[in-house]
Amino acid sequence: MNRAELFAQIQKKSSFLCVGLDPDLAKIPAHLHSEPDPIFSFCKAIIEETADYAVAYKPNIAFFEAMGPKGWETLQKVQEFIPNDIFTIADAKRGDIGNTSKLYAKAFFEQMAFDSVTVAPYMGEDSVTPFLEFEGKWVILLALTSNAGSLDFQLIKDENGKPLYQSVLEKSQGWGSPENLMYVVGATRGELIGEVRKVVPDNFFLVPGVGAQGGSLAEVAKYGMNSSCGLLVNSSRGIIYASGGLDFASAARTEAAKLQAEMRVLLETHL
Ligand SMILES: O=C(O)c1cc(=O)[nH]c(=O)n1[C@@H]1O[C@H](COP(=O)(O)O)[C@@H](O)[C@H]1O
Repeated sequence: MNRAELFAQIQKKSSFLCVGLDPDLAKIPAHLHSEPDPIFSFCKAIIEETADYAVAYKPNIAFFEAMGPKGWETLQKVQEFIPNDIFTIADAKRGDIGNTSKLYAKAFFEQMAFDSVTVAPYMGEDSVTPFLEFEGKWVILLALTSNAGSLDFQLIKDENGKPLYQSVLEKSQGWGSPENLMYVVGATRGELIGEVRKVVPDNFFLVPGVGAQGGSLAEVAKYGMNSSCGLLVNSSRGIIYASGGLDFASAARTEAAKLQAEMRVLLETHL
């Protein structure tokens, strides 16, 4: 899916919601455990109930990998079940020497037909560009993450007072374009989202951290929205575990609808 198509979906649905699929066997409702593939049944029901409100789905690969070989099959089934007009993100946080990155890219873009993959910038240009060589596919590069540990490195300043995350943004601008490069910017970062936006005015941000991590959707829109929206805001646990009972899917729908209603207002206000 290209940038214009993504923005068209955002406008059509009045939503920039990404539903995070982080399915944990220990947390999914008990009645699903007798299904042949409980994780697939769980994700399928969540997708069916939230697709009206979501413009993206982000399966977090860890939750599938943890299931062993069967987890990979489940991941592929989930990717194939997501409707074609919804953007897909393989949240794998990959990145390695060039020939290895190329094979990671093949795994997610060719073996599975994901639109994008999350990539760590730490190993530099030759670890990222192999992902960008796939026509029509996207890299979502970690820039300013939502977790406490982001303070350990990302905010360290160089001799000119420039934080490391800003160097990542500036340097990576030469590797891709707003047509194939997005950035992860945590919802918990408040005003700093505005600093990121100043450096990269046109790129989309994937913004995790609303819901369970407490980030504010209004702040994210205030500091991060651009004229093409430029935001995919993710919520995982806040949606998929809204209820642990028989009504888990309809409860997920309710939570997704709530976020979408807020997003509609924010789009009307800022665009
Ligand atoms: O790349 C990510 O998606 C990511 C980056 C980041 O800075 N923080 C972050 O929470 N994530 C992911 O986003 C999801 C957040 O989940 P919830 O906190 O349950 O909404 C998880 O899958 C995380 O792995």
